[in-house]
Amino acid sequence: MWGMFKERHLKIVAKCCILYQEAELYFKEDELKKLADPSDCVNLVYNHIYKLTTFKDIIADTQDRKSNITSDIIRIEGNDYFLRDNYLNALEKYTKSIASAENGSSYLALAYANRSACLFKGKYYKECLQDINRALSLDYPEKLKPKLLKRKMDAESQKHMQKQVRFYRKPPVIRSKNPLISCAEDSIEIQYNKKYGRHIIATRDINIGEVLSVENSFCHVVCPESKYIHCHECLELCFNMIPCQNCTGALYCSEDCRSNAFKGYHKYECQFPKFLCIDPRMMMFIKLTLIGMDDSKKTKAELPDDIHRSDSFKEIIKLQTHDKECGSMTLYTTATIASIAYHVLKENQEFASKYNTDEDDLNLKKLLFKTFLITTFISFLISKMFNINIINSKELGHALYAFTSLYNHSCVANAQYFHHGSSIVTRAIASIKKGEQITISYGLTFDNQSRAYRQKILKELYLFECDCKACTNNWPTGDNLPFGKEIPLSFILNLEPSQEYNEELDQFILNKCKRLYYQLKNYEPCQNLLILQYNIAQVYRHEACSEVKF
Ligand SMILES: C[S@@+](CC[C@H](N)C(=O)[O-])C[C@H]1O[C@@H](n2cnc3c(N)ncnc32)[C@H](O)[C@@H]1O
Repeated sequence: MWGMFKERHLKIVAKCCILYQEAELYFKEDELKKLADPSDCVNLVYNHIYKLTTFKDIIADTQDRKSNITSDIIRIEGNDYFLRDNYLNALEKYTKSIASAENGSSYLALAYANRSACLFKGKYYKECLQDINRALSLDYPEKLKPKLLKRKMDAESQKHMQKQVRFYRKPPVIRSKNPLISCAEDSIEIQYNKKYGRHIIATRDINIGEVLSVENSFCHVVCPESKYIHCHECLELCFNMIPCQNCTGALYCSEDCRSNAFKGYHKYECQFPKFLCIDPRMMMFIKLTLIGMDDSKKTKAELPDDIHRSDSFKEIIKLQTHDKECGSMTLYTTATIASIAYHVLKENQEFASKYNTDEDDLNLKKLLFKTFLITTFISFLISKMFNINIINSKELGHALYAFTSLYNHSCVANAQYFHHGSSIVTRAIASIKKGEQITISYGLTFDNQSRAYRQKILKELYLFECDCKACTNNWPTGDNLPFGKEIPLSFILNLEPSQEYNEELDQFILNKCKRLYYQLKNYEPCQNLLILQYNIAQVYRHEACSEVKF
């Protein structure tokens, strides 16, 4: 669920350690731990680090500015790929070149024109024509125009053979709305107890495959590895994005997305130092803080407290239940990063004039601290779990969900989530009895990891001891499991990921797997039951997004 420890994450921690050493904050560790309010933690660390040269260097190391020279170098790299018929890599380079080119320049025109050649090769004629028109509306060199106009004519004549670019499919609609949870079916409810905190319970028997909740993200960001083919604002796949006019880091699928982003939080994000842009979750926690600051100024209609609303900032903040239990390293890193973000936001004139009271200042420090912990531990990684030969294999983004985050973990989860773009659909992946807790996997499953490993990670990251049936009964892992009752394998082989999407075949497989599941469930734990569940999930994955090849 949470793709935590990446190289970029460790880079951030390393920088924080340097500041920690230089400010001799190890003398203050006990003091830091005793502070009750997160704003006091940020205060303490900020007051010790903001004068350090290292801190000043971090702040001064700003994002790359637009530069025609850089744009030209990247475009030439794209040409190399193009000549080797590697059109997807060429396209990503041309898009990067577009993001780097200065507004209105001939370099921008050249990059659009080169990208139109990739789009033509990929049979994306509509996008190709858009890029040609963009190039022609700019300062495109006269001597190159005849070739571009010829491509325009060819694309016009072939656009009836246009390929569709749509990665995500629409999520299903909720059939029987839950009166107390805005995004859920009425088959579930939220309960609370000391052992599990808030958790989700089935209010009736639920069949395998049933939809439990369909939730839009509260906030999301795109990952660096996907940012040249997925919109920064809506995450949809797009092969001919347009750049932010200020920075080189954000690209959009449409004018609407570009202007919505800028009217929203991108105007601040655009000016962040490099340090805050290393990890997409760093951008997300600041975005979340900005949403929280806006929220604090809104006069809100009194809403009934017992209704869970996915779009409520209050619900997101409630997700961080372990502020006080985190280790000193997490505490210190959080306070340091919050201090850096605090400084950057206070330096931003628009922000500083909007939030200028002492109360705002306190609220800002508190929110930065809390939202960093939330995005680090509770954000969902949106990844594309397909064949590596196709573009869908990269990590796409991170998103926060107020309700879906309430599903607790089990190493034998009875529910699974599927990303339809930034929306998330949770379905039963086993049959669930009335009164049973509904659980998802936090990335650890009994068949893949040993009990000892699962317990260790869950304790370290999520601070609980798992008591699922696999942990309690010490179930064996993958190959050591019995096969269970035999199942016919012929139809399962049809679900190889490289298979073209065939809705009819998928539905046939789904129905057969569901029927077999009920015949096998008394043999749990066994390999054949897992195969059936895997294949059912595979159909829902196909239903969530297509496999676009360039
Ligand atoms: C994303 S939250 C889930 C919702 C949480 N129960 C709440 O009250 O907000 C993750 C936290 O839930 C708790 N949790 C998740 N799965 C659990 C389980 N199987 N047993 C006990 N606690 C669990 C842990 O405290 C964990 O850090």
